[in-house]
Amino acid sequence: YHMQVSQQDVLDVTMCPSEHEVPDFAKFTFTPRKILPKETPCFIMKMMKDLGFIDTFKIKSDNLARFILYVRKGYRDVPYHNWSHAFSVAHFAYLALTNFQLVEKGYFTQLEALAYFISCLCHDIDHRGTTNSFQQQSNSVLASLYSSEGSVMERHHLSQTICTLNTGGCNFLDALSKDDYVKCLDLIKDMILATDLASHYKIHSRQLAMAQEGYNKALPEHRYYLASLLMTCADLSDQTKDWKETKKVAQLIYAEFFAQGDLEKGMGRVPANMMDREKASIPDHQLEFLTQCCICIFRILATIFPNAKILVEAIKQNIICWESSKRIFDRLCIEGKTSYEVLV
Ligand SMILES: Cc1nc2ccc(C(=O)N[C@]34C[C@H]5C[C@H](C[C@H](C5)C3)C4)cc2n2c(-c3ccccc3Cl)nnc12
Ligand SMILES: [Mg+2]
Ligand SMILES: [Zn+2]
Repeated sequence: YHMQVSQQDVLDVTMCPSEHEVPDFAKFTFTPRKILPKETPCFIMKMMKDLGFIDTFKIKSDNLARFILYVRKGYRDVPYHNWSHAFSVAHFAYLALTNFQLVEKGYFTQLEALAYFISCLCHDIDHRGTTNSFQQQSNSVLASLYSSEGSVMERHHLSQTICTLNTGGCNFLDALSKDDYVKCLDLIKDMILATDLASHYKIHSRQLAMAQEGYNKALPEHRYYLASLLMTCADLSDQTKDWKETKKVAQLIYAEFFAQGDLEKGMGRVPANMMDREKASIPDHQLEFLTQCCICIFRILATIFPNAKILVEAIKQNIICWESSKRIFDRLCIEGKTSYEVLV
């Protein structure tokens, strides 16, 4: 990391103005993407203060400020997997910790809560806007480093997180005991690796069984499944917001998918339909994703935390909106009136 973060930038973040209370900031209906990018570092500090991390772990604010600024620099300017995605995922972690009272009710220890919040903030550092399978296909450096273990991008995000912690003046965890520090990095590893959606599919049925049997805090595997579930929920939390937000986010995701598809065509490969701007039907693909994947995950969450039901309802609303947008799209296509981009 030769990229420098100036002392003034650090000072600005440590001296965050006593934030004007943003109404509804701690509600599930709040859309974190409305926070101005330049204010996001201060809001990360605020959330960590609210969550009690600063006091519990004796975190020095200039180290934390420097860490946050380096993490923000670590994200690239790609359509979706950028700093505002990281900020929105960390905001969901804050909502889950406060609204589900994860620590107060014994689901998480304070250390697990800290690891959860930090993992959400860092889970996509240095994302290039391309998928794990694209790393293999393009024989990227990351594939040569990590493809033997799988979850290529996630292993890179984890490595970048640890590198940032080891950057001078960034280790805000240095007041932790040796045991807690090692435990925290272990938790961050499990949590960031859990954001590989392919890994989620492998454990989904066990997470469902866990919720149906009844969550048991004493079981290590239940604690692992819950932490993984909460990571996936945070990563997909844009889908629990209002339609305007969900549609806007879908456009960003498909901007990345289609750019990858263009790259794959340029490499003489045939991209998956969802990556091919000529073949993809965004409403159909999103209906499949929301009904087969997204809503199932949040239904499991809602069996463990009843007040997560409003998140399931929000996804149902978005499914209805995608169905009506599909009907309009189909009718316009029949009339030969539009290419898909126009509609979305
Ligand atoms: C709205 C929305 N739609 C999404 C539609 C599809 C996929 C997606 O990766 N599908 C899969 C489908 C199978 C099995 C694995 C590996 C590949 C083959 C590709 C997953 C992700 C989607 N996604 C994400 C998201 C979450 C985590 C990482 C990356 C992303 Cl982009 N966040 N929001 C959304
Ligand atoms: Mg990711
Ligand atoms: Zn993500």
